[in-house]
Amino acid sequence: MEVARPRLPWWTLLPRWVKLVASPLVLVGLVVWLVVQFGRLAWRYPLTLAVAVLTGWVQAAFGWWVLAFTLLAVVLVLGLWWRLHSGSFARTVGVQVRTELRRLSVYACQWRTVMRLADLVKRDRGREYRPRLGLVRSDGWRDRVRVRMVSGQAPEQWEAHASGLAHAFRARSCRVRVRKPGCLELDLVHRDPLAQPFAVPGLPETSDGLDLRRVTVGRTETGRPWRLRLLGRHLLAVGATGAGKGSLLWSIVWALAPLIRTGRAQLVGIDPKGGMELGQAPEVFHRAVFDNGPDAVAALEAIAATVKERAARYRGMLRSWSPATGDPFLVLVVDELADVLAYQPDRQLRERANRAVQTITSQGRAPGVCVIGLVQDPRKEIVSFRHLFPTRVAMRLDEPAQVDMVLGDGVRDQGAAAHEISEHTPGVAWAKEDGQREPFRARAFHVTDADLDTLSTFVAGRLVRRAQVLPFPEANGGDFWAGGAAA
Ligand SMILES: Nc1ncnc2c1ncn2[C@@H]1O[C@H](COP(=O)(O)OP(=O)(O)OP(=O)(O)O)[C@@H](O)[C@H]1O
Repeated sequence: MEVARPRLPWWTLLPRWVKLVASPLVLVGLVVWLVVQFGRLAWRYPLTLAVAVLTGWVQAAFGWWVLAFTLLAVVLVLGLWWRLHSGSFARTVGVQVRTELRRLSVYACQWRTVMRLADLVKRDRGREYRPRLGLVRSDGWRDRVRVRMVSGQAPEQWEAHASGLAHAFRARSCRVRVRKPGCLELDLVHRDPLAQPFAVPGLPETSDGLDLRRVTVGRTETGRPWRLRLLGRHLLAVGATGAGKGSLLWSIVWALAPLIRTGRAQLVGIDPKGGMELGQAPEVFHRAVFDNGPDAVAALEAIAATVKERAARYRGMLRSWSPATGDPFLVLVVDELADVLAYQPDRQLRERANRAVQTITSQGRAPGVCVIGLVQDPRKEIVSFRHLFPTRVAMRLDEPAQVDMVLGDGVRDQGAAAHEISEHTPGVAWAKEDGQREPFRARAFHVTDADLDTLSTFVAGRLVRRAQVLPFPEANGGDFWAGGAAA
């Protein structure tokens, strides 16, 4: 016969006179609450609210006909704007309309259910604490959703649920970023803005405006230029075969071309694969070695000696290299670093190469020497001094563990899924610079064989034509390979 006793709110038990005295205060509080709620609504849906208020006002003040003509005029003006300046239209009206629509129809509608089903709410003494949905911004290819976490929650919990959240909101992936203590930003990605290759820009005639701290090598997924810092940095790019490491390398060389032509930058290249990569434009190199033998080691030792010589010369006068020193900016490019540092069968050569590369990477930044190392296998046994490369680029990788090896622990949890880069998008990479909190996704320019000829011609000052289109060979009576070998 036991029944639950109804629990009355505490204030109903107060004496009548207290309620009377408190009622004006409660009324003021209620009005303030309503104003705050309205302000929030206006902040989140400014366009919807402005259209609704204006429509109501025009109809009430001037009647239906005026309203119809006004709406027609507005639609016409917007249509004209869209046709004449689609870019500015998309950046202003398009983004705002999409943002408000998606906030209302996707996030506001499903937030409570998704949070509950994804186990991101907390319950305490019968009360439910739910993460708060903040500002939403829809960029077309992704939605950025701000979230205020429940007290006691950690970003790691959200990272663990990222895949579930992506599926719940019908996105391809979800990345979690910490904005400030207690606040996160979810990147719900709907399509890949890097799916199409980017052609290289035109070669600049002069080096005016070329800053070695901001060398443009491609485009990031937000549409901004992908800029690499070469001055005072070394770069390690890791990727499986066919990941597009070559395009990153040539994009860098392309950007440096005006400096190389005038001798203010010098490239030394080592390509242990017999020149398959660097041999495509040998004219751009001051010195190029196409194996990993004694010549390659001698080239490395020569640069290590230059590093020491420059350091001795600058000591006490300069803190670091600048064009005013008159020395060229030196770039050492090693395609397949592992062949030089780990796979060289001669122990003595291997040790000499390791010593030289360590000297260059540890001491070369201030004297104006930059190392660009390309490698397929990022394990410690292969490149034991990965930490000496402040800029690290992870192109398509085979395993998730390799992402941590290249970009550092925990960066994969922030969304840098280099192991998920598609085979159909070579040149796409996740990059991170030391001291930068967030990794970013970008795609290097696609440097074609014809572009490499243009580059060689530009640097050498004479026509170079290496790329040519060959007719597809005919199978000779079914014995295609035999025919090829005989030829
Ligand atoms: N940024 C890019 N955009 C479009 N296509 C690209 C891009 N980079 C490379 N490719 C294409 O992908 C293929 C492989 O590229 P690349 O040879 O540069 O890869 P890699 O990582 O250097 O491979 P490997 O380690 O075997 O030398 C090439 O056919 C190239 O045309």
